Amino acid sequence: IKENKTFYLPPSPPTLPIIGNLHQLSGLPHRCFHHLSIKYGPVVLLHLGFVPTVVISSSEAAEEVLRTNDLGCCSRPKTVATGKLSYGFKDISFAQYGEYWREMRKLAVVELFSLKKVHSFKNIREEEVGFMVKKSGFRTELQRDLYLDAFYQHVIDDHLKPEAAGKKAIDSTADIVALLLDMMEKQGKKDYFKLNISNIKGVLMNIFLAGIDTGAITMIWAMTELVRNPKVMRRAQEEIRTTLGLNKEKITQEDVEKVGYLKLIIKETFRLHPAAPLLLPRETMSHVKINGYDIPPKTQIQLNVWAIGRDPRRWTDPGEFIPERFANSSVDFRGQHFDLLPFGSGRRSCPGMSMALASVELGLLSLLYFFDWKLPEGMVSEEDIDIEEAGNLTVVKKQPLLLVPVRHH
Ligand code: HEM
Repeated sequence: IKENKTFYLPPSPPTLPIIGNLHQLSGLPHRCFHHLSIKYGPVVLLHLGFVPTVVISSSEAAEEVLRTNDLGCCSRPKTVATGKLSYGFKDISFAQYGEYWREMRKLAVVELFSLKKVHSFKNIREEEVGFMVKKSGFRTELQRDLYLDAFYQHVIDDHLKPEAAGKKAIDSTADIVALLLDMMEKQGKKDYFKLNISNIKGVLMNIFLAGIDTGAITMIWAMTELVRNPKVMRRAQEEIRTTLGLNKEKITQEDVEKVGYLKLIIKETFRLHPAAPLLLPRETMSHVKINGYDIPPKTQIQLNVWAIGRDPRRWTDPGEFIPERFANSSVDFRGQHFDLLPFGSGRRSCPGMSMALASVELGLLSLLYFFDWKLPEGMVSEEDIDIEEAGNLTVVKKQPLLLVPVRHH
């Protein structure tokens, strides 16, 4: 009891029974969390339904989570989203099916509450849950997962065909599936970690979910900001074309290293538009202290790197797209500077960072080197290109970016 009295929890907005703080959250989660942090501070305790969640919104508090308490904060909550990311659904049996529904129900409840349509758990029927979670033409998430499972199997089968098997002797044309199959075949009986087909599907799913989308999102935001800021676009294209000449047929990694301004543009894009504005949710494994507050085990942690990237204490004109701000700055995005964390930091940071960076750099550089970009017909001003956001885990440009490429040379 004595200990409880000295337990110092983070500030918390008033809660309602059962739903906790869910009624205060409408709109995009990172923006709601940002508003709450302005009122309640950089470490806020919320109750999302029954889930205690701490929202972090300053670089100092982020450093305490990701560096000082890296181990204590490195678990991931067991949710449908993280389960899928780790290929957790691979062996859903009938016995587990009930559990799966319950998980989905929780997810749907959160969605329903945030839409303010339902005010009691009892009102939700299975069919409605199925309806709420469908977003992609599949009736239920399970249906979609089964489809994806078949898809990955198909990719693997393709690689196992005799005509593809010759590629197994790893040459430069072998792709990641061939590499993984090769690893599986070569492993010894005594190897500690045994790779199996399910693991390979898991890796493919990770790349699919975590990798493809995030890179594309980053490139779209970069192009959006470049078109909205013609001076930046002009400087970038001039530097690129002067440095590389006009005779290239293909952009290579060496070219990327020659054009410094492109790197600044990408940093500035990561600052204003991190693809995952709240990273992926963490869960505390032990009792930790953040900014002097006590955070108990099994608390979800949401790190608002979007808000940190726009913190006026740290950035001048935080809402403006100014790549030059990084010209004489040591601030980098690889997890050592807690003002800029598009890939997180510490032991749970993004393992795909190098691949992500290579694809974003090569993609953007190709777009800027080979083409000029015009507004579509009917659009008169760059300002007509809006920056409205949409999404939950990853945040995309709400309206598709429409531009007309004009071949430069
Ligand atoms: C611009 C592109 C990308 C961005 C912005 C990005 C960002 C992130 C972020 C913020 C996290 C969570 C980190 C944390 O909780 O601290 C993450 C995790 C992860 N990313 Fe990426 N990512 C990108 C590309 C990729 C690529 C290309 C791959 C795979 C090839 C990948 C694989 C993963 C995986 C597997 C995790 C989960 C790690 C874990 O839970 O331990 N990501 N990423």
